[in-house]
Amino acid sequence: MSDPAPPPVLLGVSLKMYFGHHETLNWARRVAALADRHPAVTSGAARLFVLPAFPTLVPAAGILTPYGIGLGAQDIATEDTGPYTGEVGGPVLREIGCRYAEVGHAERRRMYGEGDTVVAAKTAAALRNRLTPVLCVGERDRGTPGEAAERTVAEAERLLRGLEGTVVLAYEPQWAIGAPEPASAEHITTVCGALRAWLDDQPQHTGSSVIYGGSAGPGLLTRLAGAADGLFLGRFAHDPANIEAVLDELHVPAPTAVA
Ligand SMILES: O=C[C@H](O)COP(=O)(O)O
Repeated sequence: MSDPAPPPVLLGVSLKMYFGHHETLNWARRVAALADRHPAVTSGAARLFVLPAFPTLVPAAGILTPYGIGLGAQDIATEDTGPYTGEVGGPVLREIGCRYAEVGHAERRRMYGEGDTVVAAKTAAALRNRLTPVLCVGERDRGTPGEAAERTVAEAERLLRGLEGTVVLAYEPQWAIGAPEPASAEHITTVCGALRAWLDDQPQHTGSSVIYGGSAGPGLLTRLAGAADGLFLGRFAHDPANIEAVLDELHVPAPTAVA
């Protein structure tokens, strides 16, 4: 019997607040066309998800989801409905086609004062609304891979305590976000390996993945050699040619020869 196909490599993109409205939709059309023709996507070797800004979610859903690209929000309210001016709740996100909600990004922690209590509540809100949380974890300052692994596993444990459901753990060392280069392959391998080992002992989070973000771009998947379940791309996905280059790195099964 042949081995079962490995799970797809997960490639997420957060557009943060970089693009205008039409710019986002034009970019989304190019990414949809890429997904439609690239063998890594059409063969199921890779799965894409995109997190655009809130106002573009509805039109982006129409462009991306027909091509199997998952849609998600960059944030989610802790509450589902009610007097929470400016917030967007999980039920609405789910209703408009989101399947993911990002929580705990370092920028929200640093600039908007979100701490562990809020991040854990947002993670719970996502799970409650059948959205997969893209839960960002990672150390603030550069240190040894071993220290980073210990700290990051403890963070994931703390944020997910008492929760149940499939999550995407996005390992983003804060010092590598917006940097010229990602963390080293050794660093990423150590931390993602520790997160993976921890998750493997958590049956309540079965089906979860560990992806790496922080100046990720072409070449990194190859250097990681399977140490992460995928990448969380930022700036380097602004040019769809870079997404294509990342997809090109994935092994695509050769088509069966016709006798
Ligand atoms: O959400 C994505 C990450 O923060 C990485 O962004 P970056 O690749 O621009 O550093």
